[in-house]
Amino acid sequence: MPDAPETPDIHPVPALTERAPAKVNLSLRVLGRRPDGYHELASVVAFAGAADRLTLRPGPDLALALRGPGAPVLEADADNLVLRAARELAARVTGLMLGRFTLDKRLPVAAGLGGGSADAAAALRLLARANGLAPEDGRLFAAALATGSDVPACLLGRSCLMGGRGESLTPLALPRFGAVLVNPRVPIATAAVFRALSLPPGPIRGPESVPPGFATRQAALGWLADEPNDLEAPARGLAPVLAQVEAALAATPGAHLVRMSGSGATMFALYDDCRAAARAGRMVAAAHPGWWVKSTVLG
Ligand SMILES: C[C@@](CO)(OP(=O)(O)O)[C@H](O)COP(=O)(O)OP(=O)(O)OC[C@H]1O[C@@H](n2ccc(N)nc2=O)[C@H](O)[C@@H]1O
Ligand SMILES: Nc1ncnc2c1ncn2[C@@H]1O[C@H](COP(=O)(O)OP(=O)(O)O)[C@@H](O)[C@H]1O
Repeated sequence: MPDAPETPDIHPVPALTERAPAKVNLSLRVLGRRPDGYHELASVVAFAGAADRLTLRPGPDLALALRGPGAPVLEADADNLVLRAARELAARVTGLMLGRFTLDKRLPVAAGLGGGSADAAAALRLLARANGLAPEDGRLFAAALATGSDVPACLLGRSCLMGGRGESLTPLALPRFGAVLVNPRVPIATAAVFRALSLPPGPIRGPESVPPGFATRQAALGWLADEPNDLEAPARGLAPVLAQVEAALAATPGAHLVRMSGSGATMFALYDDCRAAARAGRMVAAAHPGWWVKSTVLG
């Protein structure tokens, strides 16, 4: 049989791909409400192995296509954080080459894992690669912060202490943990949780304790035990199922710390290694087939 004729390559520019890892707030203190309405935070942030995946085929037009298990709950419209981040960078870089993005959406949406922020940061990294911008180019950071408070940390992409509303980032040594992330498939809007906190504008207090950087898992767990997530109480009011999620994670062997990430409703537990996390993840998934359960690595 003769060979099929070759399809001409109508996209000669190679596609670029970036992972967009889930952000986990291991601790989150709210230090006050600022005059601009945002809350001043002090949060130890880590990144998980669990991730969305974003591809860019560089070109003059800006477009987005969605696929993957999370695609049905999202719109590929102008409000999508991938496109917002691209527009923010285009507003700062004359003649920026854009392109067609494809987002493989795997992380739950409105879940406290910063999935949209991770996608936005991945979009900025891809555009930087396509345009030869250095990762430390200040326009990337500015575009990130203009897109959302969590985007600068996602652009940094490594464990850090996050301050301000998300603009102050100090890299932080953190040992590796196994982790299980559990979302009960109850989306929570970040703004609603901050509203439920009902903090009046006023003076910003200083952090009670500044993390020193952690050489061992024991040192990290010791410090984190005294540094909770201040958004957990208001989130529990909005999503009472969090009590069940906490109980399910706490019942798994080897769970060190059970806590909510960001404004929820994803909760996580930390383990000594990935095997313990995988075993725990299987337990929770079997008991709660309707929940999103992911065992992963963190740090
Ligand atoms: C709470 C955190 C913790 O990492 O994560 P998530 O729960 O969203 O993942 C973040 O601060 C969320 O960052 P992000 O989701 O980018 O928030 P933004 O789009 O900037 O703001 C959404 C809304 O949340 C409130 N907001 C956000 C951040 C902040 N420091 N103070 C606030 O008061 C504001 O009401 C704002 O209108
Ligand atoms: N690419 C995206 N992925 C997820 N959410 C997005 C995206 N683009 C826009 N959004 C919107 O951003 C909001 C926050 O989403 P997300 O980042 O998943 O929340 P969280 O930070 O709480 O995990 C949602 O209301 C969602 O509709």
